Amino acid sequence: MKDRADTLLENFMSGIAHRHGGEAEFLRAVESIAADVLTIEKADSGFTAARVLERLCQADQVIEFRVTWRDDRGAVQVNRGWRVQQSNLLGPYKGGLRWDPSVNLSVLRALAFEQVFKNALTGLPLGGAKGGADFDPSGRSAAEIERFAQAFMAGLAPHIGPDRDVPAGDIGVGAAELGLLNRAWMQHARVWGGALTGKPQSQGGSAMRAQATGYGLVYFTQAMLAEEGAGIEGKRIAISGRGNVAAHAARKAMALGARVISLSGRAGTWHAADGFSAAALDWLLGVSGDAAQTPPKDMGVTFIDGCKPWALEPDIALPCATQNELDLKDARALADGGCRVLAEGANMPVTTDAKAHLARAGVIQAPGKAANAGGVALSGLEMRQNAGFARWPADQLDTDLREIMCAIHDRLKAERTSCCMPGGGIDYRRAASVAGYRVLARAMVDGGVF
Ligand SMILES: NC(=O)C1=CN([C@@H]2O[C@H](COP(=O)(O)OP(=O)(O)OC[C@H]3O[C@@H](n4cnc5c(N)ncnc54)[C@H](O)[C@@H]3O)[C@@H](O)[C@H]2O)C=CC1
Ligand SMILES: O=C(O)CCC(=O)C(=O)O
Repeated sequence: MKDRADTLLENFMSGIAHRHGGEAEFLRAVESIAADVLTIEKADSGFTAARVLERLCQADQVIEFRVTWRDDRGAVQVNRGWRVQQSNLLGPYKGGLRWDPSVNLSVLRALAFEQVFKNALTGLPLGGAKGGADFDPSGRSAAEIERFAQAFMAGLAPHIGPDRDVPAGDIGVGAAELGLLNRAWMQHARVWGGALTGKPQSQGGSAMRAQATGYGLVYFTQAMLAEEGAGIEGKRIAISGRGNVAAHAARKAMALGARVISLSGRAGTWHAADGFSAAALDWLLGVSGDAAQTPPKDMGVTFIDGCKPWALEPDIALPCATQNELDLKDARALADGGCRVLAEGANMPVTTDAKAHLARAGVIQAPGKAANAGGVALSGLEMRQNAGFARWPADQLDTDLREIMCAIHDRLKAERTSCCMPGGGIDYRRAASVAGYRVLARAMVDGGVF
């Protein structure tokens, strides 16, 4: 028999599905948060009357634009660009730009919705957004990337600005692309300044933004381990991906004495049974193309074609590549291999059935909206520096980052009474949704009906 919470969720989701029929990724993202917070909403007559969650599900606005550019052969190329400005309840819209062939409106809506809750957890004045294009930067020349960035910004520039909407990077958009995009924005706006974070320091970018997501992920993982009376030193950590987040998570974990036993890409996994050395990590992060699949013999690294890292029996799993990368089969392998802690560097990397299996197996899991919030938090600190024409040193920013990640952990811990695992530990997934929701709901009620 269905209980009250199930009926509440079913009714709520049928309304959202009516508006967003074909958008499977978005519906999954909403359902996962709605399952955690609808009973909280129902228990508060002010939140119920304000229809908080339903309003948060509806983006403030969605901008869609054509991106037309010329490739190196002189042929005209056409892509689609979007910016989903989900909510500016707590501050200017804030969230990354993704350039990847998998990008579509449903994926961006899902990421923007998550971003609203994540940004609320940082304690900084940040609204939530996400954007991007269905453009594949791999194999494109530097000149093509530059032309694409300028064409993309021609569509986006009228909608962003330091107090309005401040994009940053994500998959396919790194420091180099952010430099091109921010300069292009300055040309459109006819000002010097920053409407994007993660930009080069020559344009007012902040130290530590590149490192922040990966470092923050490891700081959050340390806080989870401390809660269990454990430390990170000597732990075997499997990391997926080998982009910005994965690379900096690996460096920080190694600096703290952990053994990073894997990184991965679309083609397969690099496995270092005794842990990557600094030299092996430098090699892997510096090599490209087919050469990456044949590691030098003295590195202690093997490439496992077509495999993911989750069957390597790690103590800790840090998925840092992309959404839905870790499925039920992977969850079984992790749990059977003795993994105790999983923290999401990527956004929504674990499928619904995999999350449920890990929970049943007693694996403590931190969702991306808490564990990878260090990136957007450092972006918030970049915005503060820009507003005050200031430049803060890296060591100060690193200290601030660590404090913010510990404060997020504390906010989740404060929800422990109602967000508790069967074994007694903190249910970080539910706690993150609930803690973010409370901040957003109070702000919505404060603003009346708008
Ligand atoms: N860059 C940032 O500050 C933040 C990023 N994230 C999330 O972290 C994840 C990674 O982002 P970045 O490192 O910035 O992107 P990136 O573009 O620098 O790296 C992504 C990496 O994942 C690999 N990859 C993609 N699909 C894969 C798959 N199916 N299996 C294995 N590897 C795959 C790519 O080859 C690449 O190495 C994304 O989910 C992103 O939304 C979350 C918070 C902030
Ligand atoms: O720093 C930002 O604004 C982007 C961060 C982001 O896209 C994310 O947290 O997923």
